[in-house]
Amino acid sequence: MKMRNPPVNSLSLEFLTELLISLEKLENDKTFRGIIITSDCPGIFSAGLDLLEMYGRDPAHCAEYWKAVQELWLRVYLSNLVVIGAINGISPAGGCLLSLSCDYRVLANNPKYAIGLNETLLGIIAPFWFKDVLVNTIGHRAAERALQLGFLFPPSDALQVGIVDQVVPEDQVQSTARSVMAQWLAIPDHARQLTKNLVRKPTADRLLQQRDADIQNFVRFISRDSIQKSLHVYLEKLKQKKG
Ligand SMILES: CC/C=C\C/C=C\C/C=C\C=C\CC(=O)SCCNC(=O)CCNC(=O)[C@H](O)C(C)(C)COP(=O)(O)OP(=O)(O)OC[C@H]1O[C@@H](n2cnc3c(N)ncnc32)[C@H](O)[C@@H]1OP(=O)(O)O
Repeated sequence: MKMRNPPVNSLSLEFLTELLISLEKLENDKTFRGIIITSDCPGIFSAGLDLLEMYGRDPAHCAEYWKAVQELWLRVYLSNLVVIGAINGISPAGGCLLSLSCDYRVLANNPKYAIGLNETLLGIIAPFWFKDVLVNTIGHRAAERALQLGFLFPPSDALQVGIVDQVVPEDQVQSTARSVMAQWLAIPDHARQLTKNLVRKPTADRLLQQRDADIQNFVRFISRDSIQKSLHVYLEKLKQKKG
């Protein structure tokens, strides 16, 4: 699955909906046993959640958006398919969550391709289920530092901390992802799927048990004047970077 939402594969409501529909189709087609998620935007896996879906929007829109974010996460995280991330670009925040929700992550070795949950740098906080997935992946202490400081790990650090499973030369990302897929597909589906569910269900259940409350918390938080100001400042910084 090649993500194509130029210029930066931001996860807008429309794009999330497209991804959800595509994933659902693949899940329902029994001829598919695995997917490789990668990007069609040069140098960018995904810029994460679309800030324009959260900035200057009314509460109803923010609630609809957050529901779609939750939905995509649950679908990828709990997918019965083998999901491999072929991460061929930078992957901050929501882009990192998407990567972390894969069963295996292969990152291209380019110092620009940083990955991490950088929410604090935007003046916002990573929701508890983003945090849970990071803690599950790199452990409590590393996650505590990474989350507070908004670390974006370059490939060598990403491998060392375990946020990705493999770092390979850029031209080998897709072929490596395909070899990894072959290894995973050698396992009988039912055994692998039940095991995946056993490991991941408790984390997903934490959100499933409080989805509506999570949406309300998000809407309250994102609608605060101080948070809207932080988003404004961050968006202006992105604009000014262009010069
Ligand atoms: C109580 C608590 C309850 C709940 C929890 C509360 C809150 C949680 C809320 C939110 C969680 C959010 C998670 C996220 O994912 S936030 C998004 C984080 N993403 C980033 O920080 C990345 C920002 N982008 C960049 O750093 C760069 O754009 C880049 C490195 C990805 C690419 O750089 P380039 O130089 O190639 O391109 P640019 O010129 O910077 O960008 C082109 C174009 O795209 C716009 N853009 C970039 N990123 C985003 C984005 N994430 N959303 C929307 N738009 C984006 C950028 O502004 C440019 O637009 P213009 O061409 O200037 O119009």
